[in-house]
Amino acid sequence: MSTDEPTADDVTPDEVSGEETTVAQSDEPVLSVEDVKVHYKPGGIVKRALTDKKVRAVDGVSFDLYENDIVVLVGESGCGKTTLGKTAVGLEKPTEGTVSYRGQDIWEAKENPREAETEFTEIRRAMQIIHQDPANALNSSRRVKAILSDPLKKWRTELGPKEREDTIYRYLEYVDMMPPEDYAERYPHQLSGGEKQRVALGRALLMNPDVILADEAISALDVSLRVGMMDLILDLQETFDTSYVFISHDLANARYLAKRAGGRIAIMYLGEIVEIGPPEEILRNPTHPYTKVLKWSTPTVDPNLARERIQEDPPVREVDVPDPEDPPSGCKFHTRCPEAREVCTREEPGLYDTAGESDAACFRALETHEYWNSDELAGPDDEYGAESESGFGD
Ligand SMILES: Nc1ncnc2c1ncn2[C@@H]1O[C@H](COP(=O)(O)OP(=O)(O)OP(=O)(O)O)[C@@H](O)[C@H]1O
Repeated sequence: MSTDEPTADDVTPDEVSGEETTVAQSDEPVLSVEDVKVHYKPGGIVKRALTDKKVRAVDGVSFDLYENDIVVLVGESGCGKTTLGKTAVGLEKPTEGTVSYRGQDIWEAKENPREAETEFTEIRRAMQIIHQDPANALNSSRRVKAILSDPLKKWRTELGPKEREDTIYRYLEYVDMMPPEDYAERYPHQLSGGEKQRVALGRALLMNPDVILADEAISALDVSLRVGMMDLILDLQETFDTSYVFISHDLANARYLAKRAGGRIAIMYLGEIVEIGPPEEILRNPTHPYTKVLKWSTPTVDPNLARERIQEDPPVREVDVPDPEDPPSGCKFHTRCPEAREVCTREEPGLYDTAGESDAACFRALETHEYWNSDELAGPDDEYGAESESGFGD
């Protein structure tokens, strides 16, 4: 593993490159996600027609995003990060709940334009997305100049050809593509993966967005390039006053981003946010047992810690992730949770204030709750736990 790559426990605040940016956040959120659910019918056309089952990709999520804010969504594959991100920026319609941009319900704006205070096209411009694989997002048959001209022709109609060209060069400079005149003439296949991703970032910024959804925007890059790309995103966040919903499966990178931007990490499990808070709180003092599992599984460069971890069992009762079409009752994490008690099998926790600075969906955050008098679960093979031969039970 490259030492360039941040890990969960080796990056102290002082080691984070550049100064921590404590950005003054406004009181009014730019984006409000309120009790959002996105449920899909699973499978192909035939299965969809025949089944009543639903994949609960996002299942009751709320969070606010402020000016210059970053929320990094972290969780295992399939936990709903992309679906939540796309729903938050208006690319996916929620099955239930609302998503508002500066107080305007996005789907009301689309479906009832006469009633809307903010036009849907304006909301679309204000919310941009950078994908994991920029190669798919950039038209391979067009030069960088043409790719970057499109948003300007659509949104900056007052610009003539010369001003447009100057603007493109300026944005290429912003994303460190120098000399811009050279890069502007290239086709995507003449760019490295990192350069393609920077063109994608430049194109998103050309729209002067308020919010950028960055969906695993650095995971396809070489490990040695990831920190540079994160630094560039953070530097430009200050320049352009942009807020980010960042999606990552990597807690260490999430920490790096959220720490520098004064943002938050939101841990997702089976369609829900199970813990949300400042990165140091999430990493140093996690409350939710699932956050502890993610922290445990994040690589470390500390050889002693790495050796200890090899000898330890993971802090779960059961390794398999439940089927999102048939999630467990009560707390969805109870089948894997080493702290689960009987009440967790039947009652669903809300997001509670913890003793620290995070909110966590765990009864253990509450000093007084039935949980503390509830029977402990014996192990993964008992009547409450899922059947398992994993051997990770107690
Ligand atoms: N259009 C769809 N139709 C049916 N099911 C879907 C659809 N999109 C996503 N899902 C399901 O919803 C769940 C959440 O998917 P999502 O892609 O949001 O997760 P993720 O955390 O982003 O995963 P990854 O890290 O692998 O991208 C998964 O079970 C997925 O199979």
